[in-house]
Amino acid sequence: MSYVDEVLQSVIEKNPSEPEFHQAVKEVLESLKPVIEANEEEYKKQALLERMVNPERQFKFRIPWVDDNGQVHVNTGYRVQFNGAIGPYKGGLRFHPSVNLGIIKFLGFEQVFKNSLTGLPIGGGKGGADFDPKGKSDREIMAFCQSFMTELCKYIGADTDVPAGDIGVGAREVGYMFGQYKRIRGVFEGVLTGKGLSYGGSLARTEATGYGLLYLTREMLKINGIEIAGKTCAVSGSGNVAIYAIEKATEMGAKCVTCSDSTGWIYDKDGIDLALLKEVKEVKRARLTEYAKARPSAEYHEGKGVWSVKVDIALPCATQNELHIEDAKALVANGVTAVAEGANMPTTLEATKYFQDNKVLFAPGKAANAGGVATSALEMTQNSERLSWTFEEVDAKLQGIMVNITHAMDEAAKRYGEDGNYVLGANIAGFEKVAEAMSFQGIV
Ligand SMILES: NC(=O)C1=CN([C@@H]2O[C@H](COP(=O)(O)OP(=O)(O)OC[C@H]3O[C@@H](n4cnc5c(N)ncnc54)[C@H](O)[C@@H]3O)[C@@H](O)[C@H]2O)C=CC1
Ligand SMILES: O=C(O)CCC(=O)C(=O)O
Repeated sequence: MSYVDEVLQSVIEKNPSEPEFHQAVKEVLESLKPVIEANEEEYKKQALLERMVNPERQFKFRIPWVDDNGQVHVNTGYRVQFNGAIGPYKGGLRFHPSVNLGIIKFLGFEQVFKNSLTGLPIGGGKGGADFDPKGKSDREIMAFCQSFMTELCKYIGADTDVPAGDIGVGAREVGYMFGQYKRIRGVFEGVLTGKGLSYGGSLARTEATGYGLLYLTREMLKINGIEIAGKTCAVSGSGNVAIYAIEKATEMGAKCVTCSDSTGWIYDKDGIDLALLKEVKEVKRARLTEYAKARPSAEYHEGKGVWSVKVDIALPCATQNELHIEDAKALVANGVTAVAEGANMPTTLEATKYFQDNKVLFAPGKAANAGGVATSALEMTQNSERLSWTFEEVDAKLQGIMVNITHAMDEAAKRYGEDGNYVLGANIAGFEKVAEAMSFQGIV
């Protein structure tokens, strides 16, 4: 059995009931085979892969909180500090009922390679809780965030571990958590990113993941001789990533005709009306049925279906494993040219392979959605300097980072004789820096 297969098997045996973590490790390790085989003896002696697939540490804790009726609830919180070889742990917090240790580990593992790809000094971590923010009052959200941070504050700090948002965690939640950290620890420091602008947040962080996705998509298309202007896009999700992906795609001259939430999806033949979508999702925190009611050109459908629409570009921006083999077949049959992942691991392994076999340009999430964490790292830099940059400065740096990532994954794929295989290219480019840093730092 090869070294990669041995490690993969041990991950499955030692981490039972964590299918998403197995999937993420399998995708990365299998595509790293050419690099591992070229250095097998050395890596094996150093147990490099075993160290990479085992988080440096993980915390699991109780979160008691009181609802508006005086009822006490208990949720479970997590923070996984996966790999700190190239910088302080960095990665978001997810509040969603589906959260468990395996989900946080898959996200933390992906984050290690993503953060490396940004070229900035950030290690990989992730956290969250099985708390459902839907339908909660502002006071309940505050109570939960304060209780969560009361425990989390023991393990994080501006130079050790810097969380941010993810699904269910936006500016409101980051604000409540920052306030509680400051109150308990007594320090005003850049311990979280995605902060409000009045207390150390960075301009363009809100837009960064969606904008970054489009900067990378445009560059990937350009490398392959294709223009983004005039193309039609299907977008899934209607949260932070989806909204700003639609905004930037529209600005680039493409037309986004779909979006979705956890209960249904919209097809809008005239292109998504962004002002209306922001009003429904960012201000009212309402369902997409509200969008359809206010927009005559839009159709609302229950369930899933955005991938059945004929488009040139697919941008999955909701959650993991939301694009399956049947969806990939439908997209290919409809002539899709490119798929770029705004969400983390939205495409199943089988669907990814189908796209690659059918010559669809496929940009994996760890490259395509790295703009969010990259801009978080820029927020950390501004906090260290105690200065704030303009929107234009941050956005220009974000564009530069996404263009560099596109070329790094393209170049690594070519170097290993797999031109156009951006999954392999992104994994190898992300791995090389972390592996080198780990080797230099001895057995830790
Ligand atoms: N916010 C950020 O900066 C970054 C987010 N991501 C990833 O992007 C994806 C979306 O995150 P955000 O937009 O920040 O979250 P969000 O909470 O703002 O929005 C999430 C969206 O996905 C939908 N969704 C969530 N769970 C779902 C489910 N089980 N089935 C169907 N739809 C579901 C929600 O309805 C919502 O439209 C996630 O995979 C996240 O990990 C990746 C990089 C950075
Ligand atoms: O901005 C950050 O630190 C985290 C972003 C994130 O959670 C992600 O890249 O998946």
